[in-house]
Amino acid sequence: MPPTFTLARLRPTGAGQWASNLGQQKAADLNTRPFLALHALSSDYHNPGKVSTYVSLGRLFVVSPQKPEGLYTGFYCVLSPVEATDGRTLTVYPPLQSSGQPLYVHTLPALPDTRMLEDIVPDPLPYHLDDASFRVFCLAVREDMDELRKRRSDVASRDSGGLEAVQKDWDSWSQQTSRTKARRAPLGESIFERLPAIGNLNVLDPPTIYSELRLFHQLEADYSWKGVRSTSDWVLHLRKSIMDQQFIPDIPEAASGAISTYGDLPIFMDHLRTAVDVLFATEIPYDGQKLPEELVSRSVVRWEDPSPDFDVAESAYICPRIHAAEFHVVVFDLIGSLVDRDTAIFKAITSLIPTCKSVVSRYKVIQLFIDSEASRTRSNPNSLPIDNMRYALRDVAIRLGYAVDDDALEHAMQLLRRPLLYEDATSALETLRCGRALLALPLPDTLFSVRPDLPRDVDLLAMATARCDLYTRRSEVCDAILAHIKASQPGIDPSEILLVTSYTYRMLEPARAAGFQTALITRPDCPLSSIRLDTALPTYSADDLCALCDALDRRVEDVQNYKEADPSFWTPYRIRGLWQCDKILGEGSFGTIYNAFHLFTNEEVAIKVDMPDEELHQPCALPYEAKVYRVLEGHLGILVPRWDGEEGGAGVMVMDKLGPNLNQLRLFCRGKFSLKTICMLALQMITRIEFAHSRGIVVRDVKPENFAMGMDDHRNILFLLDFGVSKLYVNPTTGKHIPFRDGRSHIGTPRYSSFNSHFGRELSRRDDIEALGTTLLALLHGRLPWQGIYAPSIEAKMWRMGEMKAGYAMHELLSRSPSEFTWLFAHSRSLAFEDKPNYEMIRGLFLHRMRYEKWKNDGLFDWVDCRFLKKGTLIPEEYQWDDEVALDTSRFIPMTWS
Ligand SMILES: Nc1ncnc2c1ncn2[C@@H]1O[C@H](COP(=O)(O)OP(=O)(O)OP(=O)(O)O)[C@@H](O)[C@H]1O
Repeated sequence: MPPTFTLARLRPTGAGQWASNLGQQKAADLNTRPFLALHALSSDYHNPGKVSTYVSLGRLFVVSPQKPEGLYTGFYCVLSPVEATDGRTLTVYPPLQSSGQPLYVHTLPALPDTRMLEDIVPDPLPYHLDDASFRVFCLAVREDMDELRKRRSDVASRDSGGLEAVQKDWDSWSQQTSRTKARRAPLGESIFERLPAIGNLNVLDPPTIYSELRLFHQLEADYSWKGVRSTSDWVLHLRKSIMDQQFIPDIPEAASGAISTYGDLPIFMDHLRTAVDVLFATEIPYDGQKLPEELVSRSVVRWEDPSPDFDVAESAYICPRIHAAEFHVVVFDLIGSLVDRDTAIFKAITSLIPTCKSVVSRYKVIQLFIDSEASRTRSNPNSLPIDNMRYALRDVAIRLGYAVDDDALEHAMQLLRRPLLYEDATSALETLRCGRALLALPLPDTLFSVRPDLPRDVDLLAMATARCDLYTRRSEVCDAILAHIKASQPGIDPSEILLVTSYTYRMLEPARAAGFQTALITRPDCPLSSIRLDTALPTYSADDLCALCDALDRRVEDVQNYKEADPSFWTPYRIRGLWQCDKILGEGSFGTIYNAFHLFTNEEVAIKVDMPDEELHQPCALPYEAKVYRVLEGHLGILVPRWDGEEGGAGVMVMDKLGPNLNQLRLFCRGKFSLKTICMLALQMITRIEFAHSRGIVVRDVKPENFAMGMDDHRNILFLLDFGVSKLYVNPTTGKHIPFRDGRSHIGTPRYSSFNSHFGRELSRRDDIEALGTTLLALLHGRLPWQGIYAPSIEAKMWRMGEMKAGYAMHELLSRSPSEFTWLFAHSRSLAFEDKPNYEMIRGLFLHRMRYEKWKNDGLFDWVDCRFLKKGTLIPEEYQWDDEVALDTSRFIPMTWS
């Protein structure tokens, strides 16, 4: 079959495997230009002259006024309007004109002809090659295929080049994306469509197909990274709240006056003294050298179980539904199903603070109380529940800014201790009681503290375990219920017991595991029952007790379908029986950070879980990190861990949830921040670092990923996180600076760390300042010169990067950066090991630039206001095509195409 010329165009639909639907949305709006191509079947160019034995759609060979580039350089034939005489020139009839420019048929890469639009039968264009030219072309394709194979085998599999053998894990260590990874979702296969021959051939004017491909590649690169969805959600939420509330961003003044460092080195006093002493006495897990094995086994952190066994929901078991007449006992999980404790809490608090109704929502007030009560119970396991309730009332009042007197508190306690029944409770009890035993299960620990007015025949169950708090293995509660019932009805089967509850996590899971029938009451206005956890499906589910009675009267035959609808237990960890992890927020070398929510209050938190690595003999860094946090407590922009400890054999730290980190926001802003944003960020970053230094801590891992924006009221506050490799630079016993040492191994992240770190020098405050400068440069330029360089070993690479940071590469980088950076680096490099940096001067540099440019420190970062971003953000409406994407073409052409 003779080859034909045809028109085709890139077709966005189905092309991208973008992780984000934002990318899909943008791609769908993309109007791509048609291009001219030569269509040939592979059988034609593999065996010209022979009849094809299989049907193939063939390949499209691009015709373009530009020659192929990169890996494909030289892979073309010249299209000549006149008869060809030499090597790779093809003759086309009738002659093809393109504004007087020569045209090239690219022999490689060849694009798949997918004919995506089925209703369009592509008409070939009236042009064709003569037989001799076609033979030349086929030969050229085969030659170029061989050449390509050779070139590929010559190209190292690393982006950074180089052919020598490298150490294991070199690529991952160097944070390179491997080629295979980068090409995992190639643009190819189904992204071209052939068009009917209606277009005119002006399509051959540049920009060509390759420009379009670059745009596609850009789209894929921009929208495929992990976290794009959550970052854009965070940004959109932030912008909405700014619009809704006429929110005037509140950036804390950069003045350092509040931070007192008592001269050069901090002096530790009062409560700080204890925290610092504890930290000083703790072995630093990563201090520039591997811990000796005996120290690890002596254990900075003990872990008995190498595969941590966190508390997870019990495995699913569905009881076949049985008819109401077959229940002999109904057990009410009192609070939430029969008794309205929420209203009692709200009444108690409004009796203390009458005006709180207008200040905070009912939901928030109840949440505050429950959270405070739970944390009091948690932190004082031996305290009386009634005291915890009293303290929780006081906590809420203080949190809302009120002082309470003892009389008012006692009155509020009375209200709290006598909650009323829900409106539907009386009639439901009437229906359910006929001939059945009714039992009520108090909220754990509240048996003697909360005494609702229950009907006489409802038996309040006193649990055998004195305490039935959050940490009690919940199956024990069901064992206790069964034992209690069996005392009066020895032959009862668990399936004849119906447990009615509002809490999926607290009662549903253990009740199902125990074989009880279960009913979940999801009262729409009850905060606790609004927690939706897909870990356990109830046998019955109803909005209130009346609806439950109706459901019980209808026998459900279709048990099988019901079973199939049951998802298996997917939920990962549950920490301290209180925080349920649901998804991963981030992963680092020292742990995984999970998104989790508080099972009582639904409040979101972040949980860092650090599994000890037995094989590498690496201890958990988390207990150490938690101690650093204690030393740093009390500063805006530094998290306070809510709980830390060991659970299931792993180190765990529960902390407030933050928004995206600066690297995620940089990607959201399409690679770079504007200088205005850099200045605003720099002011906060230097203040955080100064604070850490003022508490005797040198951070040692300053990088974009370790700064994250806060949530809600703290959405403009930049937080410094990750103190796993931080270190006290002051010896609290002597009050002296730690001594200089040489020959240390590298600490921190090579891309951002100071040049001292590359040469094995002990790090001090000056190195944090230098790493801050490098971090800001990375955020400003999007890339640093030493990213992706090649060296045969990690040591060689470290050395090479150090040289670049100390030499020309840094010099060149600074020459194309604002002068503030030259000053910053000049200052950090002029500091001696023990010197205190001049934070005020560094802040002054960025403040001065802002004043000069007439920018306000108004919190309008690039992600809020993209006016200063040339390429816009990843929000589809703000996305601007990047005309400067001028990278090597071959990087954009997936290998699968040829
Ligand atoms: N409290 C938090 N809220 C939201 N996200 C967080 C929180 N803490 C950490 N993260 C996310 O998880 C990522 C990794 O966290 P972190 O730096 O603490 O882990 P790590 O194991 O110490 O990492 P590294 O390899 O940098 O040492 C952070 O960059 C951040 O995006």
